[in-house]
Amino acid sequence: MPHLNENESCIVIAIAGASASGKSLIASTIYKELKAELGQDDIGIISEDAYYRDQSHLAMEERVKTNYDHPNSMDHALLVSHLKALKQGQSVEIPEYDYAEHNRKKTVTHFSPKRVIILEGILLLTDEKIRNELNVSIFVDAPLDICFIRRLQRDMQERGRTMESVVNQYRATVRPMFLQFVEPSKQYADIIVPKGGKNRIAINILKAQIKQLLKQK
Ligand SMILES: Nc1ncnc2c1ncn2[C@@H]1O[C@H](COP(=O)(O)OP(=O)(O)O)[C@@H](O)[C@H]1O
Ligand SMILES: Nc1ccn([C@@H]2O[C@H](COP(=O)(O)O)[C@@H](O)[C@H]2O)c(=O)n1
Repeated sequence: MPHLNENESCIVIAIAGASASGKSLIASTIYKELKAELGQDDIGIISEDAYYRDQSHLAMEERVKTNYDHPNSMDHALLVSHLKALKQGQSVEIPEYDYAEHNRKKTVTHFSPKRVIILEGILLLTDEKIRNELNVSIFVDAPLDICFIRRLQRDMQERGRTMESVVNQYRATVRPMFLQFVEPSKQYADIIVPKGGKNRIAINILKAQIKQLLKQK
């Protein structure tokens, strides 16, 4: 059931930055706090990671070799089509992702139109077609060594990885692709947020900006 009225439109905010820079934490903090004010059905989060390409046709030995930090690993066309559909008041079925399997799950999440959509993901600002759909673009800037330590802990605890695999992947693709694609996309951000996911002042400014945009719509 669409939650947008005919004369309401949707505000899309993208939060980009390095892996483990604090994107999800900022997105979930804004989501929880604004949900209380706007109502549960008026705000939602979409993770770019849900749009990693399906790899069911590949064996596990092949899937581990994929470069998950290159824009080609993402189905950005599907993400753009979902954003356009949501803006037109249509619901979408968002893929669910399994990091341990390096593949999409068989299940999807039903996502209905919202007044505010928060996107978060490393490569969002690298794609002009995604940038064209955004009302506000944010880049979370955190030192790479801090991001690496957080990623090591998170990937071992939550994503079924060994220390060796995290270190090898970081050297082979995560750091080089950050330097080639993610860091240069900072130029497209409206706001650069330092100090990662617990920057209270930045979160307050972002919430105020979202509320201001909602008033103007
Ligand atoms: N400023 C911060 N201080 C301490 N821990 C943080 C901070 N920002 C993020 N984290 C933690 O680092 C980990 C990665 O953050 P997350 O938001 O998931 O990163 P991303 O979505 O950018 O990959 C999480 O465990 C999160 O709680
Ligand atoms: N099968 C996969 C898919 C993605 N990754 C890594 O996830 C990172 C992006 O997610 P964040 O939550 O950290 O922003 C990206 O750097 C990929 O390397 C993976 O390891 N395996």
